[in-house]
Order: sequence, then structure tokens, then C-alpha cells
Amino acid sequence: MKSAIGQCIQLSLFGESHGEAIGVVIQGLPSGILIDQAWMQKQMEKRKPKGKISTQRQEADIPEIVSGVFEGRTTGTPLCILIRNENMRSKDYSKMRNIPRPSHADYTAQVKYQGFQDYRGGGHFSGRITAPLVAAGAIFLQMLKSKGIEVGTHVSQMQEIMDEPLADDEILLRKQLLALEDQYLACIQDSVRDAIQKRIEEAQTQGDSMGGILESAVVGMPAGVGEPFFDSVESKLAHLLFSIGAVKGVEFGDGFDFAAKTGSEANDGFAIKDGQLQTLTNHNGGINGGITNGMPLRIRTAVKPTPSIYKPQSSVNLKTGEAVTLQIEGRHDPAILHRARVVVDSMIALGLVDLLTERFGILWWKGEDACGGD
Ligand SMILES: Cc1cc2nc3c(=O)[nH]c(=O)nc-3n(C[C@H](O)[C@H](O)[C@H](O)COP(=O)(O)O)c2cc1C
Ligand SMILES: C=C(O[C@@H]1CC(C(=O)O)=C[C@@H](OP(=O)(O)O)[C@H]1O)C(=O)O
Repeated sequence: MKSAIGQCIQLSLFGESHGEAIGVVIQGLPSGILIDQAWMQKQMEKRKPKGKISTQRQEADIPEIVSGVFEGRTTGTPLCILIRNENMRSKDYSKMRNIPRPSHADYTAQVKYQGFQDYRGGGHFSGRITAPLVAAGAIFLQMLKSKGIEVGTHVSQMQEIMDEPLADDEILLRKQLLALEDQYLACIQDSVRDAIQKRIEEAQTQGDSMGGILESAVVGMPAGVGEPFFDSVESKLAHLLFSIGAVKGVEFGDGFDFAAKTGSEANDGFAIKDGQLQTLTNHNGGINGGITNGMPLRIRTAVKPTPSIYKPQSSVNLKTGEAVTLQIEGRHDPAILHRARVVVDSMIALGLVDLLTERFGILWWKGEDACGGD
């Protein structure tokens, strides 16, 4: 199993939803990076389940940094973060050992690991495994912030309910990202947030679930970053985003909407603004030829409805081959989007920190604040 990724900055994930702990090991980090554990915890809060729109499984989700940080700064050696599992209810899964939940990873994991996988709570395929990604992401996001680069995501669509899109104008975009920062169900428009909240609550009452689209932007990325062919910015970020459970679509700039456009509608003309080369529009989402062009990155991520729903579903007993009407019990998210948005930010940040390190070298991160011990 290869739960690992990255070129300059390498990250590997471990753990299962109902095991003792889950966690992450990060290698290749520069030394001297200030770790703000209070901010890391704030990021964790955004992924934590809250209210009727989330699973009822409550975990403390306190990241324990067990190596790689000394006197508050990275040492440059492998950094390991551990998060304990404490609120498991494994009996919810005992009935389902041989009956795969439709559209979860139960069947595919059973085939790949020949029945030896930890099936409880989806094991290594649980959305819970994204908790350490958020802890790690807090480090990457802070590294980006130290260079004036901001990443942010909002819930942009659920069925016909649509939020205002993120702006391409840098000043406005920075304001929007700041306003989204501390929201739980993050939307630009209050009325959209209320409508989406209501739609998820309705689905929850009916034992059903909802999906939707997350829109992300990155502002402040320098031009010239990206390693084509195969580590183009799109390839790198798509790889990371598709690794998140329930993500089924990723697009950059106008993405699939390009199908409806002509070249004259889709091209981003150049101009000099404030002494800098910029594009007049941003249909290409800040990336040309797999390399950043200095405009904001624009990314959309489609998240499917949570597979575990409470309506009767068709499944099969894998032992006997008999058809079964499956009634799922237990605690599940009626929607994933609002909790996944900070996971999306974290994955984008990892990809960009890796690419920036490849472009400018590890010493680039040594700003005045990050520099050296006493
Ligand atoms: C933050 C988060 C929370 C999730 N919560 C649940 C859940 O409560 N129940 C569930 O069945 N799936 C949940 N999922 C989705 C499953 O993890 C995902 O569908 C599964 O791993 C199969 O992967 P796939 O959908 O990409 O094929 C969650 C995913 C994320 C990222
Ligand atoms: C625990 C979390 O979410 C879990 C994600 C999940 C899944 O199948 O992905 C299934 C549920 O697990 P359990 O049945 O053990 O409660 C969710 O509660 C979390 O995200 O921290």
C-alpha cells in the first residue's frame, strides 16, 4: 500500500478509523519553520463534526507532534503527528463485515486486501484519515502565508443552490478568503449558507445525503512555478485532491465550461498593470503549460454525496452470494463538503509547498522569522 506522496516534501499517512491512532509523517521540511500549534488546532476545528449537518462521532482531534519539532520550530528531520481515536463504536459495523456498503470502499478493499483489511468504520478508507492531513496542512498553509500566499475554499454549489464565485481581483479575493477563514459551513453569501444548511438538514432527516462543489483559490503565487510534464501544477494538485475520499471531479479555471466557449471567449489577454504583467481575465485559473502565470489559481472540486445513508439499499453477502437489503446503522455525515473544505486547502498547500521548494530550493523558506536558533 502506498499511502505516500511528494517530491521535495514527502508525506505519508497511517492508521485506521477504529485503530488506536491515525497520523502522518512529513519528510523534507526545511528546518526552523515556526509551528503554531494553536492555529493548527483552529484548522482541526474546521474539519471536526458539528451539529446536525455532520456525523455524531465526536473526537478530541488534538494533534500530538511526536518528532521533528524542537523548541517550537521544525528540526528538518521527519516530523510525525499522531491523533488518537477514542470515540469508536465498532459494533455498528459487525453486521456489515461481509456486506459492502454501496459506493464506499468496503468491497474494493475486501478484494484488494483479501479480507485482511480493518473494515471497522471504513478502516484506512475512512474520511477520518483526513484529520492528520489537516494537521500537516496547517504547517504548509503557514509556510505559504509567510510568503504572502493565501489559500481558501468555499462551498460553491449544492444542487441548484449556488454561491457567488471567488473574485479574480487580488484585493477583493484576499478579502473574501479572510471572511471565509473562520466559517464552519463556508459560503460567501449568508443566504446561500442558510439554504445549504437547510438542504443538508432535510437530507439528514430523510436518512439521505448530499454532495456538491467546493471552489478554491490561491492568491499570491509567484509566476514560473510548476514542473511539466508530469508535475504540472494541475497534475500535482489533481493527484492530491483526488486522494481525498468522496472527491470525484477536479477542474482548473473554467474547466469543463470551456466546452461552451470559443477561443476568443476563453483566452486571457495580457496587459501591464502596476508595472507587472497580468492577464485581463483568468479563464485558465492562473496556470499555462502547467506553470503558474502569477494570477490567482482557481480550482473546483466535486464531492459526491456521503455513501453511508439510512435508506434501505441493495447489496450482496460476499460470503454466501445472497442478495441483501442493507440497512446501515451508526453515525455518518449527511454531507462531506463543509468538513472537506479544510482538507482541500491542506492538499493544495502541500502541492504548492512541494512545487515551490522544487523551484526555489529549501533555503527559500528561511525568512527572517524562520531563521536559525539562538
Ligand atoms: C471529511 C470526510 C468525511 C466523510 N464522512 C463519511 C461518513 O460519515 N460516511 C461515509 O460513508 N463516508 C464518508 N466519507 C466518504 C468516504 O470516506 C469515501 O466515500 C470512501 O473513502 C470511498 O472513497 P470514494 O468515495 O472516493 O470512492 C467522508 C469523507 C471525508 C473526506
Ligand atoms: C470519524 C469521522 O468521520 C467518520 C467518517 C466515516 C467514513 O466512512 O468516511 C464514517 C464514520 O465513522 P464511524 O462509523 O466510525 O463514526 C464517520 O463518523 C471523522 O471524520 O473524524
